Amino acid sequence: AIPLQYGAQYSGKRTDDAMNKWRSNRFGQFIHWGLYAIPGGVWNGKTYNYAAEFLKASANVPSATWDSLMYQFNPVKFDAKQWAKMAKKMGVKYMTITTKHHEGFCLWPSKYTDFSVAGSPYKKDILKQLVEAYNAEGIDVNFYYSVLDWHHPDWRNDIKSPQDSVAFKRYLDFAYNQLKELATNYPTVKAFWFDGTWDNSVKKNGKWTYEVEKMLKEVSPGVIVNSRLRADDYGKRHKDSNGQLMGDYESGYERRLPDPVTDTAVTRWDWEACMTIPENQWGYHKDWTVSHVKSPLELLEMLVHTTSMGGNFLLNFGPTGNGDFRKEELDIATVIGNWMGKYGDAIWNCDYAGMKKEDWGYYTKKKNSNQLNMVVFNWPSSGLLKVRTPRGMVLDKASFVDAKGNALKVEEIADNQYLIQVPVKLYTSPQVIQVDFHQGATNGKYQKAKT
Ligand SMILES: C[C@@H]1N[C@@H](C(=O)NCc2ccccc2)[C@H](O)[C@@H]1O
Repeated sequence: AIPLQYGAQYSGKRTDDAMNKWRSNRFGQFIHWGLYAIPGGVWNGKTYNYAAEFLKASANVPSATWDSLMYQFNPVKFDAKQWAKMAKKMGVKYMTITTKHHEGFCLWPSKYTDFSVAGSPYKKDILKQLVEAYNAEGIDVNFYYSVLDWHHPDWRNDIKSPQDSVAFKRYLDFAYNQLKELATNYPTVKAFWFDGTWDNSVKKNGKWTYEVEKMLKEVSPGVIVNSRLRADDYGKRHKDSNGQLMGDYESGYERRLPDPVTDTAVTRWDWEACMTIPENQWGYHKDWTVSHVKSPLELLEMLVHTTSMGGNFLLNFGPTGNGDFRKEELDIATVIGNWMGKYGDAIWNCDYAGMKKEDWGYYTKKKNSNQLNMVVFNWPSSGLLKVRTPRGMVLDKASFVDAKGNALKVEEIADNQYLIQVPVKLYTSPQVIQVDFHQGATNGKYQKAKT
């Protein structure tokens, strides 16, 4: 192995209470909110199709002009308790909020900059209200922080001169202080979600990324840090020069998911996928007709797919500049919430079942149980659900989660191969079948026939 000072600090999954809770949460609400929500992808009457939180770049807006949006930030409809109630109904167990996105505007009154809510007509601390309201609903809150900062004069994309080094050192001190401020002033925050760390300037400062992780864990013991923060001694990101994952979970899945057949390696570490409802909009965009908008069932399948591979699914919402949510997002929250209300037990505290992917859908397995969940998206016209079990796993009985009394026929047709008989019907949402199993030798009629 290559000797590293700023590489991975440990290997394998964390098994402490804080990480077990993070893992059991499974479903989270991402919220992107900032000055970009005011123009919403439209500048001087022109609609820009690229991600709305990049409008400053897409529309080539001069910094002074963009930053003056601060004087328009006054979300009169913002009601943290209402947001938290909606999230609770949707079935999320955690929420990740952008404390500062690439534009550099801070949703809390940071003492290290004037470019924050404190300088806006709104004045109040948005993070404080959200942390209190969501925690009151039993939902954990995590902080997103963009290291990339278009506003701060000392930000550099790369270090090309001694002057760059001096300036960027000032910037890294600023960011370090803000992060210490966040971890200190909002002690119930469970995790830090770093973004904007792809530039050479950050890759050349692996030591700083190591020191940030160390500081956060000293200030807030048990706090969780994503791999995207980290660069090692040689600028390698996410995984260090020895291939070891840095941080506490892998956060490379942005608007994409690992393949359930070819990417099962991800089940060996903790990971999270974050997902937009439109093709690529994180901040509020006025015009969602510019791309495909995912339906509730498309997003629900992604949640189940992610859980089935031992990952967390972070679904993004982009509130308007006024502090309310668009109808499409409210509808999605309702539909997914209805399903989670009935079948959330197949998601929360569930993990990878260690079984081969089948065409009908996904398996999840409740932690420390002999309960296997089959979440069926593609209902078989044959009325038969194929199940292949690992050696030594014997299926005992199966029933619809919402009809536990009616046992379904489970037939063992070969070694570790079963068919579960189900009615042939058209369903309008994924069905959940619960299967009880035990570890032992297969003893079906196939075995008897063989002996
Ligand atoms: C979680 C998302 N990450 C931010 C982002 O910039 N992602 C993609 C991207 C990365 C590098 C250059 C341009 C765009 C998006 O704005 C969201 O915050």
